[in-house]
Amino acid sequence: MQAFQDFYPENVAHCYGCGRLNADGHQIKTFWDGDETVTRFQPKPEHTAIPGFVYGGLLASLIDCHCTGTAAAAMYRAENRAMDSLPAFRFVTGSLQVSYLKPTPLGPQLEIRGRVKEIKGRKVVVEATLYAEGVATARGEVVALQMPDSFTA
Ligand SMILES: CCCCCCCCCC(=O)SCCNC(=O)CCNC(=O)[C@H](O)C(C)(C)COP(=O)(O)OP(=O)(O)OC[C@H]1O[C@@H](n2cnc3c(N)ncnc32)[C@H](O)[C@@H]1OP(=O)(O)O
Repeated sequence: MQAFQDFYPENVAHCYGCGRLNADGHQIKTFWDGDETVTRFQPKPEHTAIPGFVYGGLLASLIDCHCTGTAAAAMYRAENRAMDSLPAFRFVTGSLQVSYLKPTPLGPQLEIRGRVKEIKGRKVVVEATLYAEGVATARGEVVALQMPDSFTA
């Protein structure tokens, strides 16, 4: 099954969090699961904050790209269109808010689950919860905006 990020056109597939063409990036993969979206990610030892626990910046990055991917997929779904149809929806982060609820253990695979809170014009608000072994350890919200032309290099 293709992930949302597999549909990103080549010229915007280099994001550190989700670009499939960024060999040094996280290359997250997000899918629908009913009305929710899900990303699973295995942190590595270099993602340490305090020994035994995951660095919060990584968690923010996972929530960020999970939510921008969800925003794009939600817009296609709202228009009942396939993700490879045109015109393309491309989203960037307007704001990213993260709350760290509990220390996140380094070792288990993480699961991020997202839900669309609002679609309004060019804006999609997505909330996400990050779980380690079924325990919610971080929660976030992203305001995603359709990418302006100024991002085209
Ligand atoms: C397929 C592509 C995938 C590419 C990779 C995924 C990206 C990964 C995530 C990233 O790291 S993206 C990089 C970090 N983000 C940026 O650098 C964004 C820089 N900021 C901008 O380019 C513009 O400020 C932005 C596109 C976010 C907004 O400009 P707009 O001109 O589109 O916003 P506008 O003023 O028209 O406002 C539209 C709505 O969005 C809201 N809004 C705008 N900027 C906002 C903001 N910064 N935070 C929260 N809300 C914001 C605004 O209030 C308004 O809400 P309402 O319609 O309800 O009134």
